[in-house]
Amino acid sequence: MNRIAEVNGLTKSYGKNTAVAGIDFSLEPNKIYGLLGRNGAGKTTVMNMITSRIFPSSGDVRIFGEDPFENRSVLSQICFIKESQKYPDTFNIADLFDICSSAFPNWDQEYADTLIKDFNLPLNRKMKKLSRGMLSAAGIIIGLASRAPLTIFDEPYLGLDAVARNIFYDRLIEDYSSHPRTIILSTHLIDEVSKILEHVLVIDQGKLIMNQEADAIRGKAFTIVGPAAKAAAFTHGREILKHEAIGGFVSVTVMGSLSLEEKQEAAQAGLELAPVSLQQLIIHLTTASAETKEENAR
Ligand SMILES: Nc1ncnc2c1ncn2[C@@H]1O[C@H](COP(=O)(O)OP(=O)(O)OP(=O)(O)O)[C@@H](O)[C@H]1O
Repeated sequence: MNRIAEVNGLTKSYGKNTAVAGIDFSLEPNKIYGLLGRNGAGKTTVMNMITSRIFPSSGDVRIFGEDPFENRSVLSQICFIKESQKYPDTFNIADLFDICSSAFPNWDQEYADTLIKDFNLPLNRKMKKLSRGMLSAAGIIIGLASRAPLTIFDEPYLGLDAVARNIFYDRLIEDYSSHPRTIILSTHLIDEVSKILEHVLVIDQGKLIMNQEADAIRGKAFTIVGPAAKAAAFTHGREILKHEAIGGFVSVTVMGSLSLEEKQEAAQAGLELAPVSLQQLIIHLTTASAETKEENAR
């Protein structure tokens, strides 16, 4: 299969701080990826390196099989929408989309016009007079209407309300179905996007700690609530992500899945089982590794 991106040993250091530490992954055609992780984990640094905005300290990046650096044919196939994208003050939205139509080979102006109506954007207003949410909407429209084979959204919705965010998710899914391409979504709103994602990459403290199909992650962990002794017996030997005691009861989040027999066994022991969402799982995994790092530093 042709890879959209191939990243090997990707590393970026700023002085003594290693922002990205030897990451390997590949991106397949026509898939929606979530690039997730806590603040400062290294997500933007990775996106900046694969789009050739910054140089890696070491490691290798291939996009569409080529080195992306100063490679016009590769870069014209990438659309990178950043949270704090700056636009020339003198531009209005119509000017901006004019530029996009010549910058992106697959640009669809008719589709952009529909999206402009969906997001209620004033075409003639200068960029500097747009609200924070309107600027985000403009970025989202560019990302969608560019139909770039590699489209990256880095926290694209600063200032966007819940209604507008839902419009974004709906349009993204609709347009992706009719025009498949590779999309990376980097966001902290994991619960909101979890249904959209097909593959999840989690970065923690510069390292890739998860690289899996979203379906395989669903059901990867569960929480068990019940009497402490029964819960301890049931979870014995399992990898515990979180343990909370409430009187004689405990809530324990554990990695792994359960067979039907194990579920019945839990019910008979008076234990309640609850699934763990992608967001909860990532919080548990990244918090656990931060705590281990702190303990090791002591
Ligand atoms: N130009 C820079 N100079 C020095 N350090 C930097 C620079 N850019 C990023 N870093 C550091 O690299 C690390 C990773 O930052 P990065 O912006 O990639 O994180 P992130 O996962 O995108 O975070 P957030 O979710 O908060 O946007 C952080 O410790 C950050 O301080």
